[in-house]
Amino acid sequence: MIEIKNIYKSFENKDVLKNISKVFNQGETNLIIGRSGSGKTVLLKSIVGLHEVDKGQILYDNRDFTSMGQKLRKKLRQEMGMVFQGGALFDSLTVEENVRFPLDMFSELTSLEKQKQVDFCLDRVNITDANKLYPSEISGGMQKRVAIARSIVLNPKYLFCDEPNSGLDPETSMVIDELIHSITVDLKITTIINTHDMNSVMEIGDNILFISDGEMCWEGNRKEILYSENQKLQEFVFANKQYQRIRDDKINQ
Ligand SMILES: Nc1ncnc2c1ncn2[C@@H]1O[C@H](COP(=O)(O)OP(=O)(O)OP(=O)(O)O)[C@@H](O)[C@H]1O
Repeated sequence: MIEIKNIYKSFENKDVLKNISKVFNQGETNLIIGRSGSGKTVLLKSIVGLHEVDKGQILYDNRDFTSMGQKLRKKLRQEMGMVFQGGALFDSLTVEENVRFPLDMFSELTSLEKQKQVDFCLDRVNITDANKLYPSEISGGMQKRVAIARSIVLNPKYLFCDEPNSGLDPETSMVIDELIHSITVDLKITTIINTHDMNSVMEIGDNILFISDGEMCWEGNRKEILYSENQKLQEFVFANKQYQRIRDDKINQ
């Protein structure tokens, strides 16, 4: 479980995050949603410590990340997996070398144990027969799956994904969403995903935080989102007419 309490963050004179509080649950896909520029990436980067917050607290299973020294933070970072935009695979490494990379950096496992863990993670994301290929030789969807395999290779307690579906077609996006969701449930991870993809919201939104202009505007789950009376949320959700129709159909049933 990750808890953020009264988070503030500004750059120069621009207040980007204003008093955000939220509990992100273990074993659930927690989504941060909002329009482009609303502060989602800054919030995610603040939670993982890539930005220092100006005020507020970030607690990882009650461990206060905000007041932690660098040594403890470094240790805690090893419990985090990250899938950032673009996948960020190393072009010069093969698929299996990419997945093994965090193990080479941070684990004391033998080479046989590493190979077993790499094979387990690639199998978990349904990648077979591509171990020796380079990222340029596989599709965008496969690259995403390799990035996910790499993000779970150290058995993280926490998983962060920034727009995991960017650049993917709707069908592949759904595969990636389902994959992240099932990994989250099976491995009991606390997963936080940034997205502005309403399809993802409706498929895997267990616990949703909607931010608007850096402020916390609404929280709930995918069942509640279509029926919320919150006006800013409605403008965001029903920008896609398909969801207006789904709601109207359900109301008229
Ligand atoms: N390092 C920075 N320095 C100054 N301003 C920044 C910095 N990073 C982000 N911002 C500003 O913070 C605001 C929120 O940006 P952020 O990237 O978090 O939005 P977002 O909701 O993730 O958008 P998108 O969905 O387009 O990725 C924007 O106005 C952006 O210009």
